[in-house]
Amino acid sequence: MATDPLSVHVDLDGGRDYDILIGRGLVASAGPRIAALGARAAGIVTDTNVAPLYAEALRTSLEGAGLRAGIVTVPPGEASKSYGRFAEVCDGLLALKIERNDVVVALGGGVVGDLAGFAAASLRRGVRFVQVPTSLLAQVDSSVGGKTGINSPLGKNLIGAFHQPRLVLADTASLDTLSEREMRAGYAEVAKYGLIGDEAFFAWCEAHWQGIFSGGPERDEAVAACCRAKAGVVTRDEREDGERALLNLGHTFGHALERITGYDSARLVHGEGVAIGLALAFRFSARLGLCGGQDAGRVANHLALAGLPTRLQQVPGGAGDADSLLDAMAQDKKVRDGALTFILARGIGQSFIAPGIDRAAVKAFLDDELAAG
Ligand SMILES: NC(=O)c1ccc[n+]([C@@H]2O[C@H](COP(=O)([O-])OP(=O)(O)OC[C@H]3O[C@@H](n4cnc5c(N)ncnc54)[C@H](O)[C@@H]3O)[C@@H](O)[C@H]2O)c1
Ligand SMILES: O=C(O)C(=O)C[C@@H](O)[C@H](O)[C@H](O)COP(=O)(O)O
Ligand SMILES: [Zn+2]
Repeated sequence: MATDPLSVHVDLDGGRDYDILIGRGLVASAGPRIAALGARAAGIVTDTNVAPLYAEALRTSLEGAGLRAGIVTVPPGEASKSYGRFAEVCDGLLALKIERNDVVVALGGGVVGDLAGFAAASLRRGVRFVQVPTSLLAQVDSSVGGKTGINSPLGKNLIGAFHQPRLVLADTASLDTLSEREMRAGYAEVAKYGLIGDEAFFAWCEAHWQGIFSGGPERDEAVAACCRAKAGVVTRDEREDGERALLNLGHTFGHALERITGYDSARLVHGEGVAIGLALAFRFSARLGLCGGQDAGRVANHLALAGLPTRLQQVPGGAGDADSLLDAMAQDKKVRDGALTFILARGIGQSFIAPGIDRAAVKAFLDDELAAG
């Protein structure tokens, strides 16, 4: 049943501020909201899992609001964030004659959002885009904040642009068709928001995570809480000159694992890499004497209870050795003057940016983690 959506505002300069609407039924009612942006045509970018579920409803709604609408489809999974698929999406949108004043609509998870957003940033040197996220991960994180891009064989998200959406429509009913595995993966980013700066939210997650999974009122509340947290960070530090790097908690390790597993979603998806990365970031913090071992244990226990991996040994096909993980981390966008930057923690909800981390200390930690049973 559709109810009035929750609304979160992202405050940005230059008339680039936008709303995130969160609620059930937003795909079917997207047309008038997108038409209000003033476009005449919409290029919907989606994947072959999401297309049969939601693309026609979205197209019908757009056409009902007077927009010409076409669909460009890519295969599902992380491998679609590639140079080849990027070219296909750009050419598909050009074939639809999407003009400068039109709009690209990303309908799907974070893969589609990052890929379509980068295509929108590049097409005719920039057209507007709207995010219609349909995975938990995309609703709580990737649809907000304007990071768009693709992967290189050399590293995760290394090619991209900052390009903010004009509107985000998070239809939480669409999560009813999401697989358990992808729900869990998205939940890693939900927990991340508590771990970064809000212990009370992490404790709320510990008490309410099952309601998020089952589609209770906790789901919309969690999406809104994460979007509010991210909107605040993005408003204060849009281009990651400082504070925004905190949103990378768990990602230095996680992105390295995604590269090592060849962006193969059958082996590891982003949220699973983040879950292992969160657990590693807290165990590394404990090893450095920054936080207590009980905090690291509490983080790993909760993620494991929600069905997420927390150890390198849980990567199907293996996580490689410490040197290959360090090589992958060397491409991290937070590297400065060749030195690694990690997001570490003094406790739950007390994360901080730690530049200049010694490679030997990371190697010793990874060697021990890989050797642990
Ligand atoms: N730009 C950012 O700020 C940001 C933030 C976090 C993550 N990301 C990126 O997001 C990507 C991960 O996103 P994801 O976890 O959504 O992965 P995804 O886009 O691959 O979606 C997960 C899977 O669920 C399917 N799916 C999506 N919605 C569905 C629905 N409603 N019903 C049934 N199936 C559905 C998809 O087809 C896919 O197979 C990664 O590439 C990551 O780097 C970007
Ligand atoms: O929005 C951000 O900033 C984030 O770091 C959110 C992350 O969850 C996300 O995975 C992001 O794509 C990582 O960014 P990157 O700059 O490390 O590629
Ligand atoms: Zn992420």
